[in-house]
Amino acid sequence: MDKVVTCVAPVNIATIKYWGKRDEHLILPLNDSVSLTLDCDQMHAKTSVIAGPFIDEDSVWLNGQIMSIETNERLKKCFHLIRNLIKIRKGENSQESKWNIRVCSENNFPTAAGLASSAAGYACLVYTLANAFGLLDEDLPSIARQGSGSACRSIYGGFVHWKAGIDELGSDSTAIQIAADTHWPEMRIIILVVNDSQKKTSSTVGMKQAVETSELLKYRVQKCVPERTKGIIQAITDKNFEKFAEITMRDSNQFHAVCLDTYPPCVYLNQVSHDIISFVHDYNKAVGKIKVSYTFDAGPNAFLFIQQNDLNLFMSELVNVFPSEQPNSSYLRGIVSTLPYEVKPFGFKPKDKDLLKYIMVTKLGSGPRCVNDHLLNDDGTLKSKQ
Ligand SMILES: Nc1ncnc2c1ncn2[C@@H]1O[C@H](COP(=O)(O)OP(=O)(O)OP(=O)(O)O)[C@@H](O)[C@H]1O
Ligand SMILES: C[C@@](O)(CCOP(=O)(O)OP(=O)(O)O)CC(=O)O
Repeated sequence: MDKVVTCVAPVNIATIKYWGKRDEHLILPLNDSVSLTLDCDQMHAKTSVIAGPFIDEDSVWLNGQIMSIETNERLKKCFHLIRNLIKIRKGENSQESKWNIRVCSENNFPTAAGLASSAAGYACLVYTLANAFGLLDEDLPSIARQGSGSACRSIYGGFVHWKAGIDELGSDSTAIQIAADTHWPEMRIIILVVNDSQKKTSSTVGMKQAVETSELLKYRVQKCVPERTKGIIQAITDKNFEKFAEITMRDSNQFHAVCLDTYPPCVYLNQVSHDIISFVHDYNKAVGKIKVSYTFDAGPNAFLFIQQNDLNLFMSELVNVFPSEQPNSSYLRGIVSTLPYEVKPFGFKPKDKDLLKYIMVTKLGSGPRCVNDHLLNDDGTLKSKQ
């Protein structure tokens, strides 16, 4: 390989949450999950790869810092699985499987801040390595999964179903696309980044403790998730927003109930998160229809779903209720018209200023892709920033 290969990969947000593993080492989930893949234009991981006999050792740079591969089991596993795939495709003694690899990656949004950087990051790593070595095939979700479970869903665009599977070795635990982003182009995602300095329990640790101690998790896995997965796939297929939205909110609420049922409890939501939940329910009640829904991962930030036609009216009420001291363009980001929104349709009472850091509006995306804007030079050196 004498040229750098660079790809971008998206964040995905689950509407049916993955929470709990049946195998910690292989990263096999206890239950199915369903997610939406976001557009790379607003948020992405970007990864450049170069490999060859002229690279002296394996190395990974993330956001300008070198990462230790030796102490990072998941990173090591992804390198190992890619080299295995090279051997399977190109022969046990292929030279390419022996080459050292240099990786340089950057996220254009905060890393390790509850915005699913590990999903975008590992999907990008695996997708870029696969492109670099000509290995694009159906094994990619399984390899990305072993970097971070939710990463397997970022390999595809649109709406994605990660099937838990039952095989002990995980051969049937993989992600498939339910529908492309073009199936529901009106869908918008509003990310409310909550001002928060609290240190959270990582998803990996939180879900392990839930498997060990939560009774509610057992009921969720056996009864609720199978019914909801079926229901939400139907709602997506039919573009039935109200059904999609209700299942999404119920599943987020139950996931956080499981976190509280964990002993000792894991608390990811804060007061602002609860204010957002109340606001969404009040708004839907005022309109008389479910127009907007929320979901929360292992942190206080909210991910809201709404259709394009309803966006402007909702945004004017949202910025009224959650005002900011900052200039317009840094508070409102992504595909949204800027302040001021004159209309305050329902006149809800404004809360204190700056409860939110910023608001990002984005849409569905089509999944990872290759780009020409590299982070490495062809000799393997890091590109210097202008
Ligand atoms: N672009 C990337 N390339 C490779 N690895 C990455 C990349 N981005 C993030 N990671 C890995 O993911 C880790 C962050 O994962 P973590 O689960 O702590 O945060 P998050 O995914 O942003 O938040 P959450 O899982 O709560 O949504 C990083 O420390 C790094 O190991
Ligand atoms: C709450 C979640 O975001 C949990 C994501 O967990 P991770 O995929 O980050 O966990 P590991 O597999 O241990 O890396 C829900 C979801 O994305 O389905």
